[in-house]
Amino acid sequence: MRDVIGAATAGQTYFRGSMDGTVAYMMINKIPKMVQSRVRTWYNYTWDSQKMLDESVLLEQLPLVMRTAIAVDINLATFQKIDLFKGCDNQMLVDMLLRLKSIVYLPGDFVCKKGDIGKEMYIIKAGEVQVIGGPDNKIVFVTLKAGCVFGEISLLQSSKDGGNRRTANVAAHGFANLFVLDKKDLQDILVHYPEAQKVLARKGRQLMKAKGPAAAAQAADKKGGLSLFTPRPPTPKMLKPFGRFNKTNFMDKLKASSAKDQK
Ligand SMILES: Nc1ncnc2c1ncn2[C@@H]1O[C@@H]2COP(=O)(O)O[C@H]2[C@H]1O
Repeated sequence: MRDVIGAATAGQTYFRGSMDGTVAYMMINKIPKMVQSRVRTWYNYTWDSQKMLDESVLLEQLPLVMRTAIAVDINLATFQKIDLFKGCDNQMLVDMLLRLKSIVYLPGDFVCKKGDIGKEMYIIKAGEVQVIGGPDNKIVFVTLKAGCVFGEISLLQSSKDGGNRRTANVAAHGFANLFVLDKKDLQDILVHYPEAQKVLARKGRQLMKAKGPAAAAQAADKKGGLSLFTPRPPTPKMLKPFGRFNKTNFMDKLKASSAKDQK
């Protein structure tokens, strides 16, 4: 019992020290009051909701076998329900769980901006995000809730023709606790699961059709003629036959796009 109370007090002391240090740093550097207030809100919400600032710091100290047991117990069931991962090897899901980082976004924060290069995908742990667009981002295309994945389209496309760019703006609707999976980590994992690679490549193409620029332009039409995406111009007929010779393997594309992003 004394150990538990001791750990809680140590955690609280660390949180206080970290917040006070950051506040002092912001004051010395004359950071605008608005930003300072958001940083304070982030600290307080993060502490209140999870009683620690960064759980990965804590879990990394554990032996792999224990980290795996904890990750499986807390999150595997959620991952197995995610459509994108259906048909993927369970072991691959566990590998993913071990690489996840947890992050809190404040109400209104942009998680993705349309046109940016996608380097991470997200799974909503708690809260909601909205896919938004139009003038002043006033149009809500869809609200995504706990257990939904987003940011996957630009990760599963190649950088060719800008396929690795975010297809939409996504902002936190209220506080949102997200899991983040890095593109590089996804690549490292997929090397070991060629079947899952194929499944994800196929799903990536389907998602692009279902949620990508063409689908969104249609949705925008329905919502009042405002377009979230600029549709890509069609390939001129004369060039279409050459597209067929361009079937590079999914991992090569993913690696090439990542190498390009990192330059
Ligand atoms: N119509 C939609 N329905 C659900 N999610 C969407 C829709 N359009 C875009 N998104 C998500 O918004 C994300 C923006 O970044 P990405 O293009 O990487 O991936 C995109 C999708 O995950």
